[in-house]
Amino acid sequence: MDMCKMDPRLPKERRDDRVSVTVPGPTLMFQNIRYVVRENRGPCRKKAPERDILKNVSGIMKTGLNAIMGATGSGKTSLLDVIAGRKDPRGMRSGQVLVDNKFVTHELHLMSAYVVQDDILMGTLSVRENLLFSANLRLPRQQYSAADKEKKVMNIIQDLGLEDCANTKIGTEFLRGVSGGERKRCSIGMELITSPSLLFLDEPTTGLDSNTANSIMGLLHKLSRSGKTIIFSIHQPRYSIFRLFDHLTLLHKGEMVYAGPANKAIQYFHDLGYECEAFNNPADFFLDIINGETSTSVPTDKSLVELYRDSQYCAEVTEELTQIAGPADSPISKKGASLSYVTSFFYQLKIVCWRMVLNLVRNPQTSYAQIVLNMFFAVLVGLIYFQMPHNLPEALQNRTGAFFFLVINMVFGNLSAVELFINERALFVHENSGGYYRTSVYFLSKVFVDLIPNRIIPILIFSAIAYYMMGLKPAFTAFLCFSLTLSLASLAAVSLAFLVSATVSSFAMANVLIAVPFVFMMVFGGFLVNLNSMLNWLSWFKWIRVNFKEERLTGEMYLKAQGMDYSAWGFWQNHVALLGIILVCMTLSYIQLRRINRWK
Ligand SMILES: Nc1ncnc2c1ncn2[C@@H]1O[C@H](COP(=O)(O)OP(=O)(O)OP(=O)(O)O)[C@@H](O)[C@H]1O
Repeated sequence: MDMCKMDPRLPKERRDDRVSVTVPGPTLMFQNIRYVVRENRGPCRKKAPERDILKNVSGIMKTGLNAIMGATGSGKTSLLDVIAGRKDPRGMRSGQVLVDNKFVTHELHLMSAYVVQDDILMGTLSVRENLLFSANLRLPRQQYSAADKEKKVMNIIQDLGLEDCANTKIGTEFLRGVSGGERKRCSIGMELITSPSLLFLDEPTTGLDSNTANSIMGLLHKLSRSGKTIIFSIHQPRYSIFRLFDHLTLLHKGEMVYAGPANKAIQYFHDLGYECEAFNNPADFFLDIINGETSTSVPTDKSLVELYRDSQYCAEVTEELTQIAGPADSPISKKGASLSYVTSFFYQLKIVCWRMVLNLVRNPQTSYAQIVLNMFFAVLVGLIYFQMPHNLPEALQNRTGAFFFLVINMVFGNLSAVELFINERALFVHENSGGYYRTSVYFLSKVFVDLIPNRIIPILIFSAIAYYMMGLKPAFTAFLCFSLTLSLASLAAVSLAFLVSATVSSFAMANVLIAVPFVFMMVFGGFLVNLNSMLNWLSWFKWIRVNFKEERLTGEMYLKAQGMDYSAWGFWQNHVALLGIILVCMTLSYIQLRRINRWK
């Protein structure tokens, strides 16, 4: 069977260039796109020169399946990202993107959807729950009731053939979930919730076996027939996938080598003297030509890029673009299109908090570990300092030791907080830039859902066990002061960890960065160094210490010797300082979350 002689086996609607669809979808045009990047050479080196990764590319993509192909590094994903408005606009040197003759604004985000290459889904939720999460946040409540959203989710599950795994969890590194193909379908479903007429997909078949890839592309083909313009980058598709394409763009080093009907590409290269051997996959044949592994029988001095520029296909695109798009030097926005949300702040907060609670309940290892760790250390400190004596010198020495132990436990017991914003960073960036929820909603829900079960409850358990085992003041108010002080000390450490977590994207960096303030807290806590003997210019560090004081007679003597103020204000000023640390670090964490780069 000769794969390169394709026409007899093409679907009926593809024998001419038009795509038979019930409703026409949007037409996307891009003109003279020049996109550059600067490679970061590190802080000490000179600013790197700009490198062109897209060089004046133009094209028109209409309803149907529009494939972007090319060798690795040819600029497929970059082109897809630029036309989808996902690439950092600061790299745009020239060009414009229009959808249905209009410049791209935030409305494009509402009518379009982007399926990323690595499926970014909440692994502890089922397929149905993930789809419902998308429906709840991305469909306006005025137009869709809860029942409507459920129905929409059900329809998508049916359309995507996900009925059998609708209630199966997506899966995490610890939990086996749905298959790769089902995961990809679910990712596509998350975007189809808003019924976008323009769908972008970054390498939808990468990592899938050939049958699953086939079925995903069959699904996209079916969708395109209902009036959607589907644009995707793809590596080397098998023939049964290639034959579904309506339009093909071939890129080589950021330049166009071919852009036209997919079923005319063989003929185009045949006319240039390239012969596709029998049984060769056309997609492989094109990549061989681009990579110079197939020679032409028609000698020419021109490169493939120049030959394309001289071709009838390029002339047609240029003519259509000059007629429709107007002058090519329209202003380029450096900001990108702004996002708007279809749901209110409080509704988003409810939905996002609910998902985080579900995630926590289904993935409770960290919470259990935190509680068990706190109980273990509470019993340990309780046993070591069991019913502390009230006479000197044991009373003083034991209290100093006990409080040092408590502070260390509060600070270092919260190291796990550095993972808070790191392990879901990709999910947050994807959903936030996809218009699911505001940054403030994510920040608040993450903080509440982490603080209560993982920080506050374990500390209360810890305080109750340790306090009464150590035999400190029996008055309940004294216990409350003890718990409050420990909680604030712990929250100050946690908020520092949140700040680090929102600032860096790797655990290794987070661990290095968090060690520094924690060591400072330990050293300047007043237990390891006498504040009276400290250098004056260093003494302000005591305000970033995690401090602890106990109002007993022996304690007062000790505090006096240490140069600590043991008046009522002396007691509360430490709490105010801790509250200050918490508020400043939390605010900075939020600012850092907002500053995370959303561009690709
Ligand atoms: N933000 C960036 N910073 C630096 N270089 C970049 C950036 N984005 C893209 N590039 C470079 O641009 C070139 C094209 O990248 P792109 O990801 O578009 O290629 P691709 O054809 O999709 O490749 P692949 O098939 O391997 O994904 C590559 O050399 C890549 O390293």
